[in-house]
Amino acid sequence: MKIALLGYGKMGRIIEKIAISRKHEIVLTIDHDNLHDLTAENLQKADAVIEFTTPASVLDNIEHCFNAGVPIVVGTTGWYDKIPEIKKQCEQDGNTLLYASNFSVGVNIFFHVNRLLAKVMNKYPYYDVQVEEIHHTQKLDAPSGTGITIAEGIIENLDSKSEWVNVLTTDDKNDDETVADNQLLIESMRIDSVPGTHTVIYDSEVDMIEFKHTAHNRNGFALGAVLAAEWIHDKKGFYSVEAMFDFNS
Ligand SMILES: NC(=O)C1=CN([C@@H]2O[C@H](COP(=O)(O)OP(=O)(O)OC[C@H]3O[C@@H](n4cnc5c(N)ncnc54)[C@H](OP(=O)(O)O)[C@@H]3O)[C@@H](O)[C@H]2O)C=CC1
Ligand SMILES: O=C(O)C1=N[C@H](C(=O)O)C[C@H](O)C1
Repeated sequence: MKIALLGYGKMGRIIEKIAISRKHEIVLTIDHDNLHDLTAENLQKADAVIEFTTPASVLDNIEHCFNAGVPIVVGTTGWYDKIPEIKKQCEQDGNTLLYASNFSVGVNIFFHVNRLLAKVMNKYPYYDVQVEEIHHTQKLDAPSGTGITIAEGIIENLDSKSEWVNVLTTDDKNDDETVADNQLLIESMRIDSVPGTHTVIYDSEVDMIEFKHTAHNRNGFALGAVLAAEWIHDKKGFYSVEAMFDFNS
C-alpha cells in the first residue's frame, strides 16, 4: 500500500518504520518545513493518509484529504468537539476517515473492559470514580484523548456520572476546583517523557479498585495506526477505531 504521512514528529517517525516493515511504501511526508508539498496531486499518490500533527492543524489536514478524495486515519487528539461536523461531511460527501484517541490494542481492550466495569459498578454506589492520565511535558492537549474516551465509556454506563471535568494538576489555578457528584474528574499530569499512562480509580471508605494501562513506548500506537490504514483504505464513511477492533462480535 502507498501511504502519506502528515506529521513527522515522535509518532510520524515510528509509523514510517512500522509501515515499511509491513511492506508499505511512504510516498509523501509532510511536516512544518514542507507544507507547500501538501497538494491534492501529491496526496492522490497515496492509498491512505496517516495524520499525527497538532490540534491546531488537524482540521485543515482533514479538509485537504477530503478535497483530494483520499482516506485519512487521524491520530491527532484535541479536536473532538468537531466530530459531529466531520462525520456529517463524510456522510454527505462520501469522504473516508477513521480516528482513534488511542490506536494501541492494549488500550482498546482497556476501553472495552472499562465499559463493562462501569456497568458492574452501578450496583455498588458507595464507590466514587475518577480517571487519571499522565503524559510527557510536550503534550499540547489536556485531558488526553484517551482520558476522554475512558470518561465517556464510564458516563455511558454508570448512572451516577453525567459529564466529565478536567484538572491539570500542574496548573495552579485549577487546584481548588470542586467536583459535583454527577461529574467525573479526569486528573491530568505532565511528567518528564511518560508515553501515556491511564488509570480508572473506584474508591470507597474500605478499599480501592485501580484499573491501569501503561504504555512502555509508542510502538503500539504506531502499529495500530498502520493497521487502521490497511483496514480503511478501501472503505467509505466515518469510523472510530472501535469498528476495526469490534470486541462485541
Ligand atoms: N491516537 C493515538 O494513538 C495517539 C495520538 N497521539 C497524538 O498525535 C499527535 C502527534 O503526536 P506526536 O507525534 O507525539 O507529536 P510531535 O509534536 O512529536 O509531532 C507532531 C509533528 O507535526 C508537525 N506539524 C505541525 N503542524 C503541521 C502541519 N500543519 N502539517 C504537518 N505537520 C505538522 C510538527 O512540526 P513542528 O514540531 O515543527 O511544529 C511535528 O513534527 C498529538 O495530538 C498526540 O496527542 C500521539 C500518540 C498516540
Ligand atoms: O500525546 C501523546 O503522546 C498521546 N496522545 C494520545 C492521547 O491524547 O490520548 C494517546 C497516547 O496516550 C499518547
